[in-house]
Amino acid sequence: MRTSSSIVTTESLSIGYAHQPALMENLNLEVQRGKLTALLGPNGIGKTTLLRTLSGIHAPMKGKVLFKNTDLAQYTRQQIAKEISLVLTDKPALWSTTVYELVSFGRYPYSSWIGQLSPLDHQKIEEAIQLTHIDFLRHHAVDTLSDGQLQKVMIARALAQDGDLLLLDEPTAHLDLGNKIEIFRLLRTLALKTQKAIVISTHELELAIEMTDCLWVLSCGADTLVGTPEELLLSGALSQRVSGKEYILNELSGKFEIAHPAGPELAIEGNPKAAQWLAHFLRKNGFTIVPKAAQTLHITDSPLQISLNNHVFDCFDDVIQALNKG
Ligand SMILES: Nc1ncnc2c1ncn2[C@@H]1O[C@H](COP(=O)(O)OP(=O)(O)OP(=O)(O)O)[C@@H](O)[C@H]1O
Repeated sequence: MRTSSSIVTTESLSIGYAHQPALMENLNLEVQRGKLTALLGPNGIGKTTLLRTLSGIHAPMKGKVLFKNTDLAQYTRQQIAKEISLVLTDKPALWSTTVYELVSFGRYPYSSWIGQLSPLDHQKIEEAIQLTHIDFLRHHAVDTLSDGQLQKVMIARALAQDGDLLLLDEPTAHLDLGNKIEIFRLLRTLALKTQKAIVISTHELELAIEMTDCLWVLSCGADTLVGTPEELLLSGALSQRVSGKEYILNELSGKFEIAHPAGPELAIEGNPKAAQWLAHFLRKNGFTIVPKAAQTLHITDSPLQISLNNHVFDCFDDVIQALNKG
């Protein structure tokens, strides 16, 4: 279905490489303005290939990518460079340049043949620097940046290009959690503020659930799952698709839980927070927690006291030792 805010649609798109079977077939996807879309799927499924195909630098095997209702194959390289920014995972080779210079490379599709920047180019570079909050870095050499700072600079360069579609391949790879959240938040705010469409590939499902507007979940041998994270969780489709033998996606919390093998059953009563973490600890140590069992532990949290069979313990390790002794 094509909506009024569509900027890209794919029609029966197959992606892949010559002389090899298609990686994904019959993709009918839509990218909307003002939204952050996350593209997920296991290693090697074809996320980067899909981003490259949507950017026009890699041709579809079959089907079409329509950009603003026109087949992308009909755009010239110059037109594509003004409309679509693709940020891949490679680090820039231009280490001796400053942040301002690197962001200014986003204006190449617009600059004169001698590479001279116009006042409008400088204005767009300035806007991109302000939007990504990297003003304080403008004179820094690129090789002095942290990975998180470099990612923001790469986003600024893509913004300076001023196209309507930004495609980013794993923009949070190698970042710590704080920086990951910052990049997700920045991209979502940028999509809303600028009404550009932003698509990122990522392995961070929990963050994508928290911070994106739309998910595309690619899987081998199954249709691509598409929708808002909340609706996909509500329907159960997301958990069914991404849960495995070793872990399940909790449909209520949107968080992964490790699936522990079943063990001797125990019940726990008492302070809910303390009971939850005692249950967590016991599951990790081979026990299964059920509402009613032959043995019940009672827990209070201040002071921490766990009663079991008329014995009282003040730490979790002692409980395990007692349980293991039988
Ligand atoms: N230029 C190429 N020529 C032929 N095959 C390629 C080429 N680039 C990638 N592939 C293959 O296509 C498949 C999909 O690669 P792609 O990088 O798109 O997957 P991905 O989902 O992005 O993986 P990851 O999550 O590991 O980054 C892989 O098997 C890869 O080896």
